[in-house]
Amino acid sequence: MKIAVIGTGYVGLVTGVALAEIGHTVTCIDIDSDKVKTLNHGIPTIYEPGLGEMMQRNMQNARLFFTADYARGLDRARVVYLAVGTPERPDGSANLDYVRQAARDLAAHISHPLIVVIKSTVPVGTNYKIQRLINRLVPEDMRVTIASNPEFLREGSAIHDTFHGDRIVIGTDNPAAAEVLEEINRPFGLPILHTDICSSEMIKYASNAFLATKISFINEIANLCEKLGADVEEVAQGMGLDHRIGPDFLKAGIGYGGSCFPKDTHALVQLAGNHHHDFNLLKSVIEVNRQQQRLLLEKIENRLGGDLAGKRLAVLGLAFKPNTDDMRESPALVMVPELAKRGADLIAYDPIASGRAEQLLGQVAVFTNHVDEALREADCAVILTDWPDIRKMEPETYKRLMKHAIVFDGRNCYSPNEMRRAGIDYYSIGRPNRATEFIF
Ligand SMILES: NC(=O)C1=CN([C@@H]2O[C@H](COP(=O)(O)OP(=O)(O)OC[C@H]3O[C@@H](n4cnc5c(N)ncnc54)[C@H](O)[C@@H]3O)[C@@H](O)[C@H]2O)C=CC1
Ligand SMILES: O=C(O)[C@H]1O[C@H](OP(=O)(O)OP(=O)(O)OC[C@H]2O[C@@H](n3ccc(=O)[nH]c3=O)[C@H](O)[C@@H]2O)[C@H](O)[C@@H](O)[C@@H]1O
Repeated sequence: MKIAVIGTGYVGLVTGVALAEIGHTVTCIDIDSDKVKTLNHGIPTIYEPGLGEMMQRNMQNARLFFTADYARGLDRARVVYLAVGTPERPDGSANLDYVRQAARDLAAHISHPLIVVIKSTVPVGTNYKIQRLINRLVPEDMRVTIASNPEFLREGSAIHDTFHGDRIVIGTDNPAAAEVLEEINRPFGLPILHTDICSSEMIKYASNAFLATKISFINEIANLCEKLGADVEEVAQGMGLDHRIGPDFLKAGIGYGGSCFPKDTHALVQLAGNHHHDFNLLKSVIEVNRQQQRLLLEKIENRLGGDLAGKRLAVLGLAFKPNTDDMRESPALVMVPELAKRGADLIAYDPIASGRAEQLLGQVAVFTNHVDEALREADCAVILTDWPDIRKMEPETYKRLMKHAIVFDGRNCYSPNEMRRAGIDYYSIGRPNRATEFIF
């Protein structure tokens, strides 16, 4: 089927590539002509494992095209996906300007009736509003049908998630559109859930809010574990064995970041508030997440003192999670300036995101792509992202390279016992630093 995808960011690009891979002919449209130029050279504009090869293969097979020209992109397309950003407004609500603009751009170039699929994460009711917006701008015989098809992929495993996800949700009031979308998605071989439009929009927010809740819950348990001498990793394992709870998203740490959990939890609180519902539970989830960064800073201050002047601190990991170059809402964006404010000389390492991080934090830290360079002669290391190469590092490496082997681990990358045995002064999240018998 001939499909157009508007927006070639993390979601639009992966969606376009995946739809081409299962046999559709896809044209991705983006207003950013530099991005389009890069993509047309076969170079992915984001770091995502497995994306580049799949993209190049489908371009070579003439199933995948990129353009900044709407008329070309929409030519003979039966279905158009909207995958533009919905960032956070200062009041926490979702900014729908990009979605509205893309809808207007689309309306200006429609030459035949289409199914418009909103993949962007949008507040409940937005699909109806966008359908009305487009249909007001086009002649009666060009009216579009709208469908909600939220995206559940995770950055860093986007290709895997697209082909091995748990479900595809299709929300539309139009049975013919539901059938077309079912036909498009059938080759993925994943369970397909058909719902009404509002429920589909809500499934996306509720899912992200629930996952964020799991993380804040385990982080609160971790904070309690530290006080009581329990080990949160063992607690999470024990909880996760109960199939009603499940083992995923129970990894305690410095809190969630990224382009979605923070903005989507805020947007849901706002949406609830607009309808006179005080979403207290979710507000607490957000507050606990904010506190996790404070708590790590407090640990560092308790150990090193509030004045870090003259101390060389190595920050390991800058992206909001491993296997992505995405810095949006990364804990590093708070932690690095806070540590700099306390006078530390900061050298920050990330295997992929150093360049992007430097653009954002270049004033307050020096950046490197080599972990050894960051650790050499450091007084202390602070781990913010659990990249595989950081996880795999031997305790001995810290001991060998650092001036003082003091490590604050915001992602619980290592066994506390092994670190201590190697002579490292090691602080992690939710794992006791003292023998329990001293606590009681
Ligand atoms: N990043 C992620 O992992 C996930 C994101 N989502 C949702 O998907 C949506 C898109 O997110 P990202 O891909 O991260 O955004 P992004 O910011 O990476 O990409 C958006 C793209 O849209 C383009 N664009 C903006 N206005 C346009 C217009 N009028 N016409 C054509 N192109 C236009 C931009 O140039 C940019 O390339 C958001 O609603 C987000 O919440 C959902 C699931 C996962
Ligand atoms: O709407 C979205 O954009 C996406 O948001 C998340 O995906 P993503 O943000 O890419 O990454 P996650 O793996 O969910 O991690 C988010 C944050 O939570 C943190 N996290 C995750 C899991 C965990 O157990 N503990 C934890 O602290 C990660 O370090 C990261 O900072 C969801 O997992 C996706 O299903 C969703 O499509």
